Amino acid sequence: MEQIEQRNVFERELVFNNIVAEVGSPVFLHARLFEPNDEVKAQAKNAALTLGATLNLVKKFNLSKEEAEFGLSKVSVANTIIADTCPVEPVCTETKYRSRDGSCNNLKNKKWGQAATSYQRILPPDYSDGANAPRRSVTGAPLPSARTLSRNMLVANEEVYKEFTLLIMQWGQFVTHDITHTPIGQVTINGQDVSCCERNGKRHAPENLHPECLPINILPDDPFLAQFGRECMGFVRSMPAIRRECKFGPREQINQITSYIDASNVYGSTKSVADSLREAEGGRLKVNRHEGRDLLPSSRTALGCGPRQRPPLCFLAGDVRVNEQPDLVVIHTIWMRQHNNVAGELARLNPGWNNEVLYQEARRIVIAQMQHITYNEYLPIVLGQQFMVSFGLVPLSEGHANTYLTQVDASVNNAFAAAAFRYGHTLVTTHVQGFSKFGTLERNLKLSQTQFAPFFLYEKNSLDSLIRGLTIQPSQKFDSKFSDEVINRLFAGNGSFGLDLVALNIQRGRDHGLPSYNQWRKICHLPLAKSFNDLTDVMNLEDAQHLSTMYQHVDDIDLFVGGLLEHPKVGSLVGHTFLCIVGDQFARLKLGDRFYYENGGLRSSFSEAQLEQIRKTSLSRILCDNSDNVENMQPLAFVQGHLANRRVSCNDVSVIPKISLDPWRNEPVWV
Ligand code: HEM
Ligand SMILES: [Ca+2]
Repeated sequence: MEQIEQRNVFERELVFNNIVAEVGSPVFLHARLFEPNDEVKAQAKNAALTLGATLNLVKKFNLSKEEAEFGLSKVSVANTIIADTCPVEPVCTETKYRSRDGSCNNLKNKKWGQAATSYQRILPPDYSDGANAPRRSVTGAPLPSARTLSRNMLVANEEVYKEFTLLIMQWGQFVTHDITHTPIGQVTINGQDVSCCERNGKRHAPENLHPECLPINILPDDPFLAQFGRECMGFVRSMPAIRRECKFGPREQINQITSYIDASNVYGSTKSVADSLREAEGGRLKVNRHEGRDLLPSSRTALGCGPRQRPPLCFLAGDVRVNEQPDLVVIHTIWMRQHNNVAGELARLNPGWNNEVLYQEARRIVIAQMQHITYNEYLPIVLGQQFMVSFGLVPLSEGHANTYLTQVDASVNNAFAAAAFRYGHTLVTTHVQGFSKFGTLERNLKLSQTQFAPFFLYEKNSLDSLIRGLTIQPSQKFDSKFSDEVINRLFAGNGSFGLDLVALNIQRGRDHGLPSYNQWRKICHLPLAKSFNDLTDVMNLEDAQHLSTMYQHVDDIDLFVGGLLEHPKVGSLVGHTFLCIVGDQFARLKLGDRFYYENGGLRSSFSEAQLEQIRKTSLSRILCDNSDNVENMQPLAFVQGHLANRRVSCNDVSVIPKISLDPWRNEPVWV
């Protein structure tokens, strides 16, 4: 309590001296993307209290790192004077539809996968003090700066896939925004953004550094940022979470959206967001009808777009990150339209259904379609067919699957969110491209200039142009090369420099206490490397040697760095360790989801006839049907349109099948 009061006094001083993030700066935009919602803000205070108590115990009893990590996590907060900070269990009733916040999916462990709960962990966290402080070298020295690693190991360059379209990147980001969203800390007294560096890029004096800061050092030889006099890159820690079962122990982080693949990015993870996106009739989602086209509702207050009072305005969707870049807005728009099309068709088939039933039934179908695309089209490319088969992830071609396992916790793993699934950042391209219906390049926009500025989507033909871009433009390869736009200019807008996404990823791993790369090798059944040379089983000798010049010890390597340097496994996009972590997560998201679309034998299951229709879903059909007027598309949208995957007319339902909702006529309804 006393510590919290001290922090409040300190924060008042910071605010008084205007030591908060500058509005419109890259750090400000970053903070908009990872802003906590109200429920999380309330919880974070309690989490900070428990973490503070843990740190006090560590200090008072002089606990070792291991004692702090393993001993304290056996002690429950519920038996102490701060017991009332523990969250209450949700009350579950059996329904045909998923809850809004993911609770009650697992009927024994009602909070598994629920929004605003902590991530789960495969490996226990590794904090240098056992509970809160970022990892250090095993020699005791600080780890190398995340920016130095980024600029030395992972170079700015572009190499693209011959076979895959940019959609493979875009689907990854869209899925991310369905399953993980980690809020970062704020100035608790007034919700302003924490500033971790001075506005001129210098480091804060220690007395001005907010406790939630882990600023990234920029060295004087930095090949890009040094010319602007930057010594410091802003980095605010992820908010602490209330630990599972409300125990004392090391810092955990919060997932503020539902872990399940349940289109929470379309519908929202809280009742208030969901309600704000709904129309009062027809089961429909709200649209902004603009010159005859349905666009996402616009907002005067959409996060990151500033307090714009006049059009053009940014967009609203189930996930607040929607305006992060225009191709993401495109995918959100497509799925909002898909929901409304399904709701319209259901209303025609079942004229007696009310608003709520139409909405829930359309939502149920849309979620199934998104799951089908993810498991049928996306994951076979990312994980590879072999992994899909050996882990039972391939969708069946007929009948129900009975794969649900009550003991599988589908909650997102910390290492998946903070490192492994960020693999997608290497697929990001420098330009957002648009193509005309004749296949000629008509838009070529630098990514940083379009972030939080998707306004050209109000122009006629722009949506179609970007859809063609996503299915024509090649994706960058999974490798250690990143676009300059994300490494030097993230959220720069029209300014000359921005943040470094790779450095943020590395620092985030440390913030979350992720154990080092070598520990992940071990849990993923690679031999524990004793020297840097041992790493050559999965990476180039050159990269292994390079690592040895950057890190003092082979046990120091950050998971994000090691994982990115691995050769991709044959037949998949990513290397051994990321495949292990990402594959495990998608296995959980299937096996641990009671509402997974192929599950049979449950009152909430689809009928076989309905499943047969859902299995006809393809991303190309979804794009064709919900574009303004895209005429042609290849049947496999993640794959370039050549040879066996030639573009055909969107009207050609023999090549790009259309689903029929006839099996939903007279569908029994219960809520
Ligand atoms: C233009 C494209 C993208 C941009 C600008 C972008 C930007 C960002 C930023 C700024 C963060 C937070 C970094 C931090 O402070 O820790 C982040 C997190 C993340 N990104 Fe991306 N990203 C993009 C695409 C992708 C793709 C394609 C994937 C996956 C295939 C992906 C997966 C993730 C994941 C898993 C996180 C952690 C999310 C969380 O837990 O909150 N991102 N991204
Ligand atoms: Ca979700």
